[in-house]
Amino acid sequence: MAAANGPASNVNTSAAPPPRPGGLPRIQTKAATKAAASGKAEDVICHDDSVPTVKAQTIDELHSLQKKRSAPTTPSNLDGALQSPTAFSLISDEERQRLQLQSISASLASLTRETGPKVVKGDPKRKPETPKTQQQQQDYFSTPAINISDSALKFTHVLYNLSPAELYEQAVKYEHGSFITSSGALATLSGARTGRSPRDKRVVKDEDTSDDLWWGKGSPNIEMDEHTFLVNRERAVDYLNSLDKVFVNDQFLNWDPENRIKVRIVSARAYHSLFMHNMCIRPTPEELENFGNPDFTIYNAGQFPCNRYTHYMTSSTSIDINLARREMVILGTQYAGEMKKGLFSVMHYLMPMRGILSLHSGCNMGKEGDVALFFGLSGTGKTTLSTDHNRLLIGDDEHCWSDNGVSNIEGGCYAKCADLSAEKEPDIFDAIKFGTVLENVVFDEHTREVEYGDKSVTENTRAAYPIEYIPNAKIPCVGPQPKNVILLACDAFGVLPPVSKLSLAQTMYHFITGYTALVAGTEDGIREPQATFSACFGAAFIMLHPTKYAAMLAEKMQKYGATGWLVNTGWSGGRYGVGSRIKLPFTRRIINAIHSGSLLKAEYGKTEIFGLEIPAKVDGVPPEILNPMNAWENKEAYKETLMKLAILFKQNFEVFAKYNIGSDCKLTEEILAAGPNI
Ligand SMILES: Nc1ncnc2c1ncn2[C@@H]1O[C@H](COP(=O)(O)OP(=O)(O)OP(=O)(O)O)[C@@H](O)[C@H]1O
Ligand SMILES: O=C([O-])CC(=O)C(=O)O
Ligand SMILES: [Ca+2]
Ligand SMILES: [Mn+2]
Repeated sequence: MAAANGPASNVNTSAAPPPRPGGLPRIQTKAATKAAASGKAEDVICHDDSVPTVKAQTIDELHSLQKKRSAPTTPSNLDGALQSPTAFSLISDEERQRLQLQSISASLASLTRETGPKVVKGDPKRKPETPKTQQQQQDYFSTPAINISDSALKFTHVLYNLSPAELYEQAVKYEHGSFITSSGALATLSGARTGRSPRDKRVVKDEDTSDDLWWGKGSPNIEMDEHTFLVNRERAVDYLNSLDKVFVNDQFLNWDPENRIKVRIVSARAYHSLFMHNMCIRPTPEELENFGNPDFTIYNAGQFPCNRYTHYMTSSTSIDINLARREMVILGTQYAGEMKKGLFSVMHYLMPMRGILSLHSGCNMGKEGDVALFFGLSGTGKTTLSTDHNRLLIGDDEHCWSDNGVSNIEGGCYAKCADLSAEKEPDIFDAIKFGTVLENVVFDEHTREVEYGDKSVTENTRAAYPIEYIPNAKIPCVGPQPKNVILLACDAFGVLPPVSKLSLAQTMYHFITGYTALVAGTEDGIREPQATFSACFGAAFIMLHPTKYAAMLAEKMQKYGATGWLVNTGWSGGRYGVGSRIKLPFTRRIINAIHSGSLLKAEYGKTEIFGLEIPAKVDGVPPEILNPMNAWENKEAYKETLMKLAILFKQNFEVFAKYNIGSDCKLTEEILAAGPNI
């Protein structure tokens, strides 16, 4: 009821009746006016019908009005069915739902039992809506209200391809450390692991893979036997089935329709489901209805560790790939990048078998259709430089190069966020909005404003967003044959030129070498730069011997006449601690000159030791930085550092010296000669 001492004067207009002593004026309704006029006492009831009332009798009914069912997407008429005569489109909605649940149950089946778990769709915490069909009624009434440890008696609740909004609600309600930031992104924590764990990756070695894959020194593929894989698979599946709900994503990889792969991701967290929703290609509702069974399945048990008494386990984390079973198991890490890069490894096996080259590269296209690839190890600028306001973004990290041209493997981008700013990287900054997953960032407790400069949780803070969040994304993410192949290195030694033009042999040499040098840590003052060599700029993800990919790259570059470039996005004027990182606007101008073709026409000189061709002039770039020797004050220190790096290159390449690249011995010899000359 109205408070006796309320600010009555505020509502006291001249038309209103005078205030009653000690209270607000009586609200004048039409009924009251009519009743007052007619003088009938029973009509003088104080009620306000000037606003329409809701069309519901109860609160529950009101809530049921709020949520509208998604419209069915499959045309139910015969015409529609005949247009796409797939098995699925000819069946009823109920039958399709049943097959879908059957497929999910089969995915979650323990291999030691005859049948999969009983699965139902929906959040176990939510009161199900009144069941409509007989099947739904059965499911509804046989769902036990309490959790029973015996999985045979328990239902597994499946949250299937939820929307970002639904996943936000799940994350915020049930996952510690999940918050909505001021720009609308979902900030979350990945737990103890904030990066990938390459030493915990295992690949099943069987009859086929023992011959096909690259094993041994330098290879990322650490072997595991089939039985141990099954032990870990069982552990993950049992864990997932013991939860009161699991998330299931059915999505695609590869925008090339002829080489599209269907993937299913079963995970324990809304964070993981939203991450993959953003990173894989999102099926249309029609494609989802016709999804059927996946080509590859990930079981992500997240925080649940592997058993350290299990053979081959060296920590509580294990990421296991079984190519024959087309499955991957993740135990003991919640870092979502394991799923993304695990699938990338799988593509590095599947695609070359079809003559398609898989690439750890970014890719964009000019308005005239000129495509550039950006290779480089983590943190060298693939995402930053392929996200270019003046060009169409095809993808930032994983691509395929086939005779049809290039295609992105993914449906999203995964950008580094450390020191991100709207000025330097506007498109990435603006992509961090509703739907984007923000990993391990620090934000203001009250305003939820993200502080990208704060690396208290980790240096590897990340944003995962759907590619269409970049305004000039090229959808579908495919393009014609590449014109430029740009190899990025962040050289913390500061001796590589900001840009050099490469011969085909040099491109192959630097591609196989896969160099970058980062600084181990920046917290406690100056540290030594650490040279990293990673074959094909992605040794952690390749499955075959590096020379196989190199041969394919050489063949494609030759066939389509692409030019190779080496771009140093790292230090200039001295090594880390003495010089400084090349300004991003300068690197962008260099890249622009490559795209426009103007750099191809520049005058070139050759550097000592590395024999790199460097331009005398690039528009908008200080000429003194183009030759690193000129940028260093201490020339002796430059020569010493250059020699040091050259020796590291030589040592790294020794293992490849005994391999032939492709069928052409001449190319192999040329490649060997294309390295530093000391
Ligand atoms: N001259 C420069 N060129 C490119 N990037 C630079 C430069 N100077 C600083 N940077 C910073 O370096 C980082 C490059 O990271 P980016 O996300 O592009 O790496 P990436 O190659 O995509 O790695 P990953 O494979 O791990 O995703 C960004 O934070 C960017 O702001
Ligand atoms: O995989 C990751 O976590 C980050 C990444 O893109 C890379 O390392 O190339
Ligand atoms: Ca990236
Ligand atoms: Mn990457």
